[in-house]
Amino acid sequence: MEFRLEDIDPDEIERRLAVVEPLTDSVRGLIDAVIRSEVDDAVLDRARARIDEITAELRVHQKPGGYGTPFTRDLRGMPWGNAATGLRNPIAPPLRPEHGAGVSTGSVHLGAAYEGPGGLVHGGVLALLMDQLVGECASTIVNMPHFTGTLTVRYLRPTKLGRVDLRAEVTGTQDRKTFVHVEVRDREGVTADGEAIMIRPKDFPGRDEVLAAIARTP
Ligand SMILES: CCCCC/C=C\C/C=C\C/C=C\C/C=C\CCCC(=O)SCCNC(=O)CCNC(=O)[C@H](O)C(C)(C)COP(=O)(O)OP(=O)(O)OC[C@H]1O[C@@H](n2cnc3c(N)ncnc32)[C@H](O)[C@@H]1OP(=O)(O)O
Repeated sequence: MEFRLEDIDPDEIERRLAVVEPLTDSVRGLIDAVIRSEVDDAVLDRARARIDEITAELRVHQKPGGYGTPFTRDLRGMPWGNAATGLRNPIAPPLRPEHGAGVSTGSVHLGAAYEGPGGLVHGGVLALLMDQLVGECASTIVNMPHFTGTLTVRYLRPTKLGRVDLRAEVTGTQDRKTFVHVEVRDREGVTADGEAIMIRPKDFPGRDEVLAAIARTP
């Protein structure tokens, strides 16, 4: 994990999101349409050609590697490429976690793009969402990013596609370790739970630079 300062104010964040969130939503719609479409092959071929054209247009100017997690001076993180929460990532459902005192929650709608067994959510997708939520839960209580050391998941019964709710709760801390319990529910109740050992790494590349830049803020 690397810290990078992106010196923008809340208005600029909102301006950027107002452009990219609708784009990301449109691509989510496209993904769903590609999976479920029953149109003729000729229509699919035409769609591919048009999509390739748009992709080429977007690739004219790109970041190298991933999107990363830039931070503003007030330590607002912008992990917009994140696989679970990324506001620019059409693969992310997206999960939008909310944080209370040692408790984090989030709800998502999981459609055809997240299917494992027919009509059911892929177990790896549930693990992804749990991993993200336990990560944010541990990180927000001490206001310092934590990595997942161990995440043990129990799949108790199949999870139906549709609305899924998650809840994570810190159960203890010990030095750099934070222990988190997490539960997943579909519309019929709890379908999976997990225990995570989250670890605050000793060091983060770039952290000192970000904190120094923040300290210089007038
Ligand atoms: C500028 C300031 C900004 C502030 C920002 C504030 C808030 C941010 C808020 C939220 C957003 C931030 C982050 C959350 C977002 C997303 C979460 C996604 C979650 C993930 O997707 S994250 C990717 C998957 N994750 C990895 O990629 C980890 C790879 N791995 C490593 O990076 C190392 O492996 C590490 C760091 C885990 C440990 O390294 P280390 O060197 O620190 O460990 P060390 O040996 O010192 O052990 C210390 C104690 O942890 C125990 N221990 C060690 N390893 C363990 C393990 N695996 N399981 C259980 N316990 C373990 C030892 O047994 C010992 O315990 P004891 O002290 O009791 O003996």
